[in-house]
Amino acid sequence: MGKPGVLLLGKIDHAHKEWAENVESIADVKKPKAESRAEFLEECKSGAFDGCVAAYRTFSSFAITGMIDEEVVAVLPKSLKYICHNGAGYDQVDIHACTARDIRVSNVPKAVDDATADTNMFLILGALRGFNTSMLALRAGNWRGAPAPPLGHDPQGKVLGILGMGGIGRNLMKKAAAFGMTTQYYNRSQLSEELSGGAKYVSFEELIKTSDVLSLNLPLNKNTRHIISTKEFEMMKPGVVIVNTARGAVMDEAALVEALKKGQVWSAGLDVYEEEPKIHPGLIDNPHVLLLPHMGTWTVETQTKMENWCMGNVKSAIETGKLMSPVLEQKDM
Ligand SMILES: O=CC(=O)O
Repeated sequence: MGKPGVLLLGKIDHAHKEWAENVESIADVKKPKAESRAEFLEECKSGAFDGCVAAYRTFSSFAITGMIDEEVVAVLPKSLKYICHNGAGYDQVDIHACTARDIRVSNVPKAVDDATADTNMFLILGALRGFNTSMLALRAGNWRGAPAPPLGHDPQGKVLGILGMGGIGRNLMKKAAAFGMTTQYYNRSQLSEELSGGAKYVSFEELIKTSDVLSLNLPLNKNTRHIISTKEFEMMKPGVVIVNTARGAVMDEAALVEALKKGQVWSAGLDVYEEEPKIHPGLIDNPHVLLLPHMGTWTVETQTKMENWCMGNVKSAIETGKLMSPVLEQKDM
């Protein structure tokens, strides 16, 4: 019998040696030729990937395949039993559609925590201090700008509200403590004293109403889409700062632009957007907000760790029939 197949959606950029040792040695790796979703669907139907047991996919492979939804799942080879996603957030994969076809999905937790929380802290500091306006003025040859930008705010003594206290949220809490911030959080369930590190567990409403800085660290799914919208902005402390390194669509971007205009929100620091790479013009035109193009895990060390973690899932699936880090929805399967 030949080796089992592995479908590579996207590419390996860093951990080449490990890919050769852990995957190529035990599997026959197949790469799609398709350059669009339509071509990918056709290629699947042609039987080109038959015999593949697992798929390794990257966030960027979305540009070719689009969502791994019912339509894609329906044409994946019958042999395919595992999809290993290289990323923490797996909103590009319809877990329900995968479960219905008995496909198990894994993601990459933990390896992303430090780099994403670092980015999150950078956005908190930059947005609180209002650095973006002066950085733009300097590059335009105007020093701080005229008039000079408003004075910023210190993190010390501010209440940081973390919405979603998973690995990234908890990592952020420790970093924020070093800057003198106190953390309160809302999560689907209250964490143990040890995990929460003494952060106060509050209701969603209290978090929204009483945080000086609100950080969005929850996954995107049908329950969290637009969890922050006009109604929530109206409840917030006037002058709140909002930071998002999770997924753009957990917040209603148009509502944020309005809340910034009205001054309900003092500033924002964003790494993610509703329709990446498109950004709401109301954000682009607002020099006060600090914007990054989804750089949360964009470091050599973290990207390498993530690739290794993801291929660990592929290897484990092939050798033991089990994923190391199955997604939450399939934990008990
Ligand atoms: O956005 C990055 C990730 O989900 O890992």
